[in-house]
Order: sequence, then C-alpha cells, then structure tokens
Amino acid sequence: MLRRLILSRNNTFINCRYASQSMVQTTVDEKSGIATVTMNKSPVNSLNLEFLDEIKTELNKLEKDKVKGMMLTSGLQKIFSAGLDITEFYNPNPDRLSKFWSTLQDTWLTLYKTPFPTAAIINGHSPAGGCLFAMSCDYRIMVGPKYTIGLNETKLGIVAPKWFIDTMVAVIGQRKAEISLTTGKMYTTDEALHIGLIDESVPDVNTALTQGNLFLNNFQRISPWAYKMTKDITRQSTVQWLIDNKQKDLDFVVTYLQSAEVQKSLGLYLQSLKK
Ligand SMILES: CCCCCCCC/C=C/CC(=O)SCCNC(=O)CCNC(=O)[C@H](O)C(C)(C)COP(=O)(O)OP(=O)(O)OC[C@H]1O[C@@H](n2cnc3c(N)ncnc32)[C@H](O)[C@@H]1OP(=O)(O)O
Repeated sequence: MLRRLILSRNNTFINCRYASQSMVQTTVDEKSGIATVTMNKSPVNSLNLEFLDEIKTELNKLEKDKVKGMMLTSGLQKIFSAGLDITEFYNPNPDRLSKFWSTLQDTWLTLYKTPFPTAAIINGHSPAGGCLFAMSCDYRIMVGPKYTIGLNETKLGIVAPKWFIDTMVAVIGQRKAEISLTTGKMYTTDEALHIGLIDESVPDVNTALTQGNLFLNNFQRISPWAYKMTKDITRQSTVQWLIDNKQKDLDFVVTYLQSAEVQKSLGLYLQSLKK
C-alpha cells in the first residue's frame, strides 16, 4: 500500500492512499478529516467477492484512522454501481458463492454501522446492490437528471433479502418500500427525491462533492460518541437481525440462488443485458 499527499480543489493537502491494481481509491482531506472513497471497477462497478473485500478493508482502515466522515462515490462515467455481480451467482461455484455472500453481509454491516458519518455521492446509475450501498450511507446526493436508482430485484426474477428490504423501509417507509420493491422500480433522480430515496439532486459531481462536504462538516459540532450511539440505536433492529441470522441468511440464499428457476431467470436477464 502506498501513500502520497496531493493538492485538492480547495488547495488543502489530501492524503491519498492507493494500491497498485486497486479497485478502490481513497483520499483524505487533512484539514477536515473527510475521506472520499472512489469505487473504480470497470465497466460498471459490479460488486464481486474481491471488490467487496476491498471496500470492507478500506472502511475498516478509515475507522482505524479515525476519519471525520466519508463520501462514497464512483470513478466511472455514468455508473455509481451496477449492484451485485450477477456472474457470482449465475452458474456459481458453491464455495465461492458462500464466501461472496458472507463478504457481502460483512461489508454491508461495516458500511451501515460506521462510527463516522457517511454520504453517498451517486454520480451514475445505482440499481440493486448499488442502491443498497447508497441507502446504507447517512445521506444521499444524486447527480441528475439522467440516472436511475432503486431495488430492481423482482425485475431479475429474484427477491431482495430481508436486510435489503429493511434498509429501504428505514429510508422511505413501509408503504413506499413495498411498492418500490414489488414493482422493482428504478426511480429517476426527480422521482427518488420526491419519495425521499435521495436527499438532494444536484446538476454535477462537483456540486455533489461540495454538498457532501457541507453535510459531513455539520458533524464537527456533534460529539462523535453521541453520533455513534444515536446511529446504533436507530439502525439496531436491522443490524441485529442480520447478526442473529447470518448463517440462516447465507444457507437460504445459497440454496435459493442455485435453484433451477432462479438460474433460468438470471440466465435470461444476463442475456438481455448482453443485448
Ligand atoms: C429471499 C432472499 C433471497 C436472496 C437472493 C439474492 C438476492 C440477490 C440480490 C441481488 C441484488 C443485485 O444487486 S443483482 C444485480 C442487479 N443489477 C442490475 O440489474 C443492473 C444491470 N445492469 C444495467 O442495468 C446496466 O448494465 C447499467 C445501467 C448498470 C450500465 O449500462 P451500460 O449500458 O453502461 O452498460 P452495459 O449494460 O453494456 O454493461 C456493460 C457490461 O457489464 C455487464 N454488467 C452490467 N451489470 C452487471 C452486473 N450487475 N453484474 C455483472 N455484469 C454486469 C453487462 O452485461 C456488460 O457486459 P458485456 O460487456 O460482457 O456485454
């Protein structure tokens, strides 16, 4: 792992940590202590085992480094994240599928429970797992108007797990989440703002980063302990369910995803993507 200091847009030094071949780049603004984590896995930031593992490792490092906040964004032109890498569960190797799913569980828990405030800078399409990661941050700023966001699992002929659903319910409420999930709707930026799936819609990525910093800087005046306790209490039931049911969730998903019916749906969906 290498480190270097680079000059940021506002002329403060940022501490840049990067590894060769890394799919995740992190910069930390020395003055504010706010980190920007950029997902950079071409072509669509699909979340496979190795990518998830890198994101989790990076979040754990930021916690150890006691950063003051984190913005999660994408280095790709028009995609925040295409969600879970479908090739991990289409014709899967069962051992790898287990490892993949438990890494997803752990990465999500790490992101959902960060002791520092987080903002998703959604600078591109954000279906399914991409939407889950954005919803797991404390605040969402989306670059409009061209991109879409949502949990579209039913469109793939699959079901979003309970903890995906609970994460969405926590953001937009039971009724809107039910409609959103059952229809697999992908929302435009305006629609997402209207239902509260995102907090702000902005015209470009620079404005998004400025607004993200503004949101995170609010916490300079809040006790980190009070912040973390409040977040833990608010998110406790969703988090605790997964902690208590990790193995059950894993066993069910691994069996469910390998069923003939699901494999058929996934094959057809992948084919439609290639077209
Ligand atoms: C009861 C409990 C049961 C639990 C079961 C498990 C539930 C699992 C939950 C799943 C959640 C998920 O995240 S599934 C993933 C859902 N994602 C999507 O549906 C997104 C699909 N992709 C797109 O819509 C588009 O690709 C895009 C809008 C993201 C980008 O469009 P663009 O036109 O720019 O790019 P292409 O479509 O040409 O794609 C380029 C390239 O990438 C491949 N691709 C895209 N998305 C994925 C993906 N999610 N996984 C793997 N690969 C993906 C696409 O096929 C193209 O490949 P080729 O270049 O080889 O053609």
